[in-house]
Amino acid sequence: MTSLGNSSKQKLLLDLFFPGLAPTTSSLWPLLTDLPTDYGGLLCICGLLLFFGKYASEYLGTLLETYFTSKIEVSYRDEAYDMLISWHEEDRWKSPRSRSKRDTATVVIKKEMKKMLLDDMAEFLDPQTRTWYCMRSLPYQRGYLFYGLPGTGKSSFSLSIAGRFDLDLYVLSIPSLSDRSLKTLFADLPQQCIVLLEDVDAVGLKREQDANTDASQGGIPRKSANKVSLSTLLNVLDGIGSSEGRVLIMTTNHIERLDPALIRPGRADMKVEFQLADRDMISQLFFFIYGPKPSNEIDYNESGSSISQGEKDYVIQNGELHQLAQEFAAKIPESEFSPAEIMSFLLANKHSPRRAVAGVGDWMERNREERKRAPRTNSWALAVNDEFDDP
Ligand SMILES: Nc1ncnc2c1ncn2[C@@H]1O[C@H](COP(=O)(O)OP(=O)(O)OP(=O)(O)O)[C@@H](O)[C@H]1O
Repeated sequence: MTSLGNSSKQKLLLDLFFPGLAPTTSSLWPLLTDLPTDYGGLLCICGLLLFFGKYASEYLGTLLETYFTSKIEVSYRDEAYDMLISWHEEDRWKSPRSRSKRDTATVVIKKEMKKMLLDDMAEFLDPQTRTWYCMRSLPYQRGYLFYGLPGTGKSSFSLSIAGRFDLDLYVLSIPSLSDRSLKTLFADLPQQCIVLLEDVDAVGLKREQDANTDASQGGIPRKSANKVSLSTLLNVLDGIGSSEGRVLIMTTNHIERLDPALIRPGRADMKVEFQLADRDMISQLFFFIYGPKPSNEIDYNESGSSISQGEKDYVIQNGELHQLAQEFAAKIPESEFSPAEIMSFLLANKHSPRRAVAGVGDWMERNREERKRAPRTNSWALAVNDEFDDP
């Protein structure tokens, strides 16, 4: 009698807190009647419920996550140090990757040219300029053509500009695009960004009427069926829907192959030649590699003192650097080697400026020999999806 009374009290309690549970679990109650304590049955039921409930909710959660949700990767970036770069895969932009900004000071080009470019871009991005364009109903866009031999810094400078002006960079490699993918990718561009159009000479640039002539004269490679045509490229560049505030940078190693229509003002407002290294650039590169580090980048060993880089530190502290830079620059003929070539030699000797000066003669000879065997022809930096591998 007592046990029956207890059991019904417990059911009442259960119904109070979990309505409907008592009838559902009624088949279990007879099994729990012999328990030593009055509320043992209730505790057992609740324990079982908690135990199985935990697994059931985890299982349901996984099911929901798998079938009813989608994941997006949110790239984290530190606004002060990082920028976002997007590459494309066929006709869609891959999720942007954050990359540390490259200081424009680390790209060695002629000083006047750098200043002119940076001033022009700063002026274009000034909010007052935007209003000015808007009041005159002009498309608020600016285009640049960077041309020159491989390894002269065209891609690196584009990257550093994007970082300097806090703009995201969208990189398109023309050889890997078709008409369709180019249209789709351009349609998906945001407002205010830099679009880097690499290797524009790979566009099927010659107009239809020129094609036959070129074929007979063994000239420029022909447009193939799945490559970007000039008319499509011009259309996307001028398109009504093209994004406001867009900065377009086109790069090429072969300006002579470009159709004048592509590089007329309005599409390429400034055409800038990136050149092989002259004396000033060579000594700037030398200073860049061997100059003192910015103070926040000093390495410390366990004892807390600055890690010595031996000869390099000695040269800097004793004011020998300037003299070595001049010696180094005097040994290399102007306009024979690209900044990339010189940079890679200096990096191979990064702890020993004296060894660099002593070894540069042999290095030039080896380079000339190599060039005879494989003449410098084409871009090495940005093949399809090849990202900027800066030192
Ligand atoms: N002017 C420069 N100053 C500093 N580094 C440079 C310069 N030019 C090239 N480099 C270095 O050489 C490498 C290749 O440079 P980059 O890709 O910018 O050249 P590019 O002119 O775009 O070549 P390509 O025409 O082959 O695409 C990079 O690692 C870059 O750091």
